[in-house]
Amino acid sequence: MWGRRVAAALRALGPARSYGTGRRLLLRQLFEARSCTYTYVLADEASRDAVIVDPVLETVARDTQLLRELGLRLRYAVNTHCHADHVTGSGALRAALPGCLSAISRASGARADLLLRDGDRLQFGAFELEARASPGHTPGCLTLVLDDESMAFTGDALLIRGCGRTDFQQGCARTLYRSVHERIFTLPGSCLVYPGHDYTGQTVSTVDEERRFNPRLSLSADEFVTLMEGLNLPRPQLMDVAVPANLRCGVQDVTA
Ligand SMILES: N[C@@H](CCC(=O)N[C@@H](CSS)C(=O)NCC(=O)O)C(=O)O
Repeated sequence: MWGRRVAAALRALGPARSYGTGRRLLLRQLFEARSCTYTYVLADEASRDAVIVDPVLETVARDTQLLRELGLRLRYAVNTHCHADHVTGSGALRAALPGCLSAISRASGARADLLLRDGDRLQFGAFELEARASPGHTPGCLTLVLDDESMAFTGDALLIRGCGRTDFQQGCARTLYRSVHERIFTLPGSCLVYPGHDYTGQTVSTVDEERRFNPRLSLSADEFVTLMEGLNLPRPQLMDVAVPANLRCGVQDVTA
């Protein structure tokens, strides 16, 4: 059963396709208040096929209810990286919703149905999300880019007027700087940036705004590295629970 689903999903990770202009994307930005995490639901309005990005275990019931109410069929529960501050809901969603596959980067070292590489694509109806490697916060970070480059889900690589920390989980400030400049700031200026967290009440930005106003990533690479090495942030409270759980998709009995 799972073998057939994974094989079908892998077939969908093919080359980019061009689609007609009549398609319509449904997007919901959802918030988990304890960890200030954003979860995103994207769906093709016509086929009702959906993807969820960075679900949180505590809000799985909310998210499954929303999916049910909107009549969406969840194809993928994808994590942008192995989170250190909350337990992912991807394993619980996969268990609750037959047909849903969990996904994360191969470079994360975590288990999931699909282990994504740079350039892989997740298809949902008439849309695709491209997985772009954007390491630095962690080695396995992905930015998920919609096929027309109108929006990017940056996880913790790029936050609004900020970025993910680089002081644990093999983080590297110089790598993060390169990722953001080469893999995100090269997107069109109008591309909407949807981050994995926000601690200041903001919801969305654009590539152009972040290129110009991001106080960290508008610095030179050397200035950025110095700044990141001096942040001295407290450890996430749930780190010792979250990282081991997220290496197993957030659940004990994951077989993938
Ligand atoms: N206080 C929170 C953790 C806050 C934190 O460290 N956030 C991370 C992303 S989650 S690992 C981060 O990269 N922050 C960047 C920054 O500049 O703050 C908790 O205890 O969970």
